[in-house]
Amino acid sequence: MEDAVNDAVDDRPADAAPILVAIDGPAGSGKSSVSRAAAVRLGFGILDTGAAYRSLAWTATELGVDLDDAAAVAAILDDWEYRITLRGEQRVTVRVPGADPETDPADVTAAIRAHAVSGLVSRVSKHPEVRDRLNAMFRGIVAASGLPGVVIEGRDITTVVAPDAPVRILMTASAEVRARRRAGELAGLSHEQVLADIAARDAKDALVVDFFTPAPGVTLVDTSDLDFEQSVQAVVDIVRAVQRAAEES
Ligand SMILES: Nc1ncnc2c1ncn2[C@@H]1O[C@H](COP(=O)(O)OP(=O)(O)O)[C@@H](O)[C@H]1O
Ligand SMILES: Nc1ccn([C@@H]2O[C@H](COP(=O)(O)OP(=O)(O)O)[C@@H](O)[C@H]2O)c(=O)n1
Repeated sequence: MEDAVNDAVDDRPADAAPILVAIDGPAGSGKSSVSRAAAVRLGFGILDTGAAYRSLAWTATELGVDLDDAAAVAAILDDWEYRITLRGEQRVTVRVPGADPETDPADVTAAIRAHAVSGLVSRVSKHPEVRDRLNAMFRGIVAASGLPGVVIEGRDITTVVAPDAPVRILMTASAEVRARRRAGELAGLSHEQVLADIAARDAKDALVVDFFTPAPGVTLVDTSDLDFEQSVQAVVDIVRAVQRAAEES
């Protein structure tokens, strides 16, 4: 079956636009890790859009820019070079305006996962101009990828970035389960702290984008009672079903 999907992918014209799989969801639902594993299984790339918002928050902090100042944060993007790998191990680099060439571009792969950055990122992602410009960047990255397919994951991918994607999924899990998963990653923080932090971040993010309710045509995947492998399989099964339906029509 896996081979059948990969054969279908291989039969596509070399210059065809990538098949898009759009995945949204709140923190800890499994978006990044499940999307990555599903992408590998499908022979697709993976674009983690949250990494760009995290990198922008990191850059603004480095430059001493007020994160709540929409114009100042958007101005960073005038001269910001952002790179992210879509296959293999994730690596994220940014070229910061006016930075020391010795340390530029900066590898921010680890730094953007710091708890401190998670606490700041909603302040840059709330600005509509910043979102518009990053969304244009995401579409450009996918179009230039040269890959047969790309899984794009974030908060507004199914609704704003790729509303016409053939596969659109909202991945959820209960707040309790999401906090437990995150606490497993963040040593030194209690379950209660992690629960409070992700609830606060989701609440701030949800003021800008609704990622709790599936938009029309979006498939809900609740991973609360699924283990990691079952979650990956759920995504792969949805993609395969859509690919089969497209082949038959
Ligand atoms: N279905 C699942 N069952 C168990 N653990 C999971 C599941 N999905 C994700 N995880 C784990 O939960 C943590 C958070 O997942 P992640 O993909 O970072 O979520 P998100 O990108 O939605 O914030 C990771 O450690 C991941 O391995
Ligand atoms: N498409 C997206 C992706 C992320 N984000 C923002 O970026 C932050 C970090 O996203 P993430 O996907 O890395 O977060 P996790 O869900 O992995 O914790 C979110 O809290 C949002 O503020 C967004 O606004 N829109």
